[in-house]
This record gives sequence, structure tokens and C-alpha cells, in this order.
Amino acid sequence: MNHTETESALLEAKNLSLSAGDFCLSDISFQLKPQGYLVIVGPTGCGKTMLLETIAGIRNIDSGSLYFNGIDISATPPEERRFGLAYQDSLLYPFLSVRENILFGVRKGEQLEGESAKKRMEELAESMGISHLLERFPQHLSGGERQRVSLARALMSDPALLLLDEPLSALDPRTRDMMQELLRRVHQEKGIPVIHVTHDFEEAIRMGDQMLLMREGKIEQAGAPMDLYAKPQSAYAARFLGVDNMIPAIPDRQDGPIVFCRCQDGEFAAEWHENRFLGGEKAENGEHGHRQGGWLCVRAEQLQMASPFSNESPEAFSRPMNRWLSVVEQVEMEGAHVVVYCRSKDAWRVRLSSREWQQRPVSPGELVALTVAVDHTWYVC
Ligand SMILES: Nc1ncnc2c1ncn2[C@@H]1O[C@H](COP(=O)(O)OP(=O)(O)OP(=O)(O)O)[C@@H](O)[C@H]1O
Repeated sequence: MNHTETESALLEAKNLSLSAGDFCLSDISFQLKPQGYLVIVGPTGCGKTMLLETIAGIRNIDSGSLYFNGIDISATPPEERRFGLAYQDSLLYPFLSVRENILFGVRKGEQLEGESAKKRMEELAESMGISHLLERFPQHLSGGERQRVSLARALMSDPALLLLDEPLSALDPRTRDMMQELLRRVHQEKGIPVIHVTHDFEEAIRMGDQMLLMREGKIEQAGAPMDLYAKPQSAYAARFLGVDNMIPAIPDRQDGPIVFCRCQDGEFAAEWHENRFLGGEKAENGEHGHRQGGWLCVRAEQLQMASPFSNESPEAFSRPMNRWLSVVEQVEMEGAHVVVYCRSKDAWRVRLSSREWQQRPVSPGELVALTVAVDHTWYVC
């Protein structure tokens, strides 16, 4: 057995690659902290399940290594890894009752037996709120109940790591909230580290303390969920992570970490994370001519709206700002928030809290000054 140099990581993937048919996972490297909660996100077909199954040991790697607690487990069979796996569609045995499904566990596919197994199963069922379902069969359970049984089964073998594949998809919002709470409890109270696959970035942000964003079998960006949310570093990441304002822009010049770029609404200063001017995606609408461009990104909640005739929000002007004029086109109420659609040469979305809105409502047709701090404006390509 080989030992990795990074003893502090619980799980470490080093340059993992494997292929299945035409698809391959390439050069995947990441670390899971002890008791960490890692969320793997990305659109459908980007390889999330394949990566999870590789960690579980169900798929063999072609090259690279996987370490658990510093020990190379690349060739360790799944049953010896002691990882609990729960799939999106639950994959419960249809001819076994809930009790039997949970007792079946996952270890070596053997029925766990004895009083201690029975006691553990009952405790798990109690904590998952499924004690009343033990004699039922999977076809007579709701989606949320099936997910809870599936989670109980994955936990039955006392896993050293819990692997979850879309555990909350297809659940209604209320059941999903309850399951999220349950998962958080399992993670925090039992201290079980989790790797959780989802295509829902809001769920990822809510649940994870580490995040991997995947794209076509590779890692596009990795880090703390809030860092990815605040500053996705590519157009792909910005789209996936729901950046509301992605305005086609052409970079003109650069001053350290700040790039000055042109949109139709004028020149903007933006943070620029990487030297990716060359080889970026071409601005989609081609309105900016033939030069390669990227996107100026601003989250709608970071945009500030003021009257063009007043010197409102002096706090805003205490740091470098981008400022331009726009016209309110449409206003949409979103419960706790209000979204204001503005149109100048470019189209912008502003998200205000209901309180901000009450202090200063605007109507369609009104001229407004939009401002955003440079440190909330960034450029991607
Ligand atoms: N055994 C296989 N043979 C051929 N192609 C495969 C095989 N297993 C997976 N694939 C392909 O690999 C790609 C990645 O699949 P995977 O299930 O990991 O995606 P995913 O990101 O989990 O998607 P989803 O969110 O839809 O579950 C898909 O295009 C899939 O069709």
C-alpha cells in the first residue's frame, strides 16, 4: 500500500482518469477534508455519477490514484472501502420490505443479522422518521419516504464515507427541506463525511462546505461554495451558477487585477481572475464585431439603483464604481425580493430586498442610475 503525501485529507483523488464508451473522466484531482461535506455539481451528463461510482469502487480507474486516510485504495474492492452509497432513484429491492431493505445493508451484499443489527436498524428508522413504514414494500412509498429508506440503508453499514447521488431530486420543496435538514443532522451529529452529487447549485450552496463544478468529465472550478457563487471564473461556471447579468464585453486594457472592458453601455472596470483573454468563447450575439470577447458579470443583488438626479447612496461612492443610466422596463415581485428589469443598450436585472423596494419603488419607463462596485464586477471568458 502506498501512502499519499497529503495526510491531512480524508479522501484524495490524484489525476484520476477513466473512460466508459465515448465518455471519459480526465485528470480529476481533489481533496475531501475530514468530516467535510463535498458537493459535486454540474449539468446532466458531465460525469458526476461516474465520479461517485469511481470513488465507491464500482468503476475501475485507468490512471491516477485514490487515497483514503492516506492509504491508496485505487484497487480496493467496493465492499472493503466501507462507503455507503445512496442513489437518486433509491434502487430499493422491490420484493423486500423496508425493514429487509435496510437490513440488507450494502456490505458484501449480505443480510446483516443479530440483535445488534436489529437494534441499529430500529434506531436508524426512528431517526429517519420511517419506523411506521418498516413492513411496507417500496412500491407503496412516496418519493421522500423511499429516499429516507435509501439513506437508512446506506447508513446501516456504518460507512466511513457517505456517497449520495442526487438524493433530493424529484422531491417536493417541503420534503426536500426536511431531507436537507436530516442530511445535515446525520453529517454533523454522527460526523460522517459526505460526497453529494447534485445538479442544483442552490442545494450545493446550502449543503456543502466544498464544491467541485464539473464540465464534460473534468473539473471546471473547485473551492468553497460561496466563493464559487460570488465569483465563477468562466462563462460556463457563471451560467451554471446563475449569474443574472452576463453582458457581452470586449477587454481593452488591463491594470493589475482590473480589466477595462467595453459593453454597449460603455466602459466598465472589472476584476479579472485569470489570464484567459486568448482562447475564450466568442461573445454569443456578435454585436461587438469580430473580436474575441467575454462577459462582464454582475449579480443582480449587487446592482444598486438610484435616481439619476440625486446623489443617493453616498456609501456606494466611497469605493470605485461603475455607473450608467438605464430605463426600468418591468418589475417582478418575488416574495422577499423584487426584480427590476432595466434596459439601456444592454439589458440588466436588479434584485432588491422588499424593504429596499418599499423605500424607493420605481415604475416602468423611469430613468435610473445603476451602479455596481468594481469588486462586485468581474470578467469571464
Ligand atoms: N458504461 C457506459 N458506457 C458508455 N457511456 C457511459 C457509461 N456510463 C456512463 N456513460 C456516459 O457518461 C456520461 C456521464 O454520465 P454520468 O451518469 O456520470 O453523468 P451525470 O453528470 O451524473 O448526469 P446526470 O446528472 O444526468 O445523472 C454520460 O454521457 C453517460 O451516457
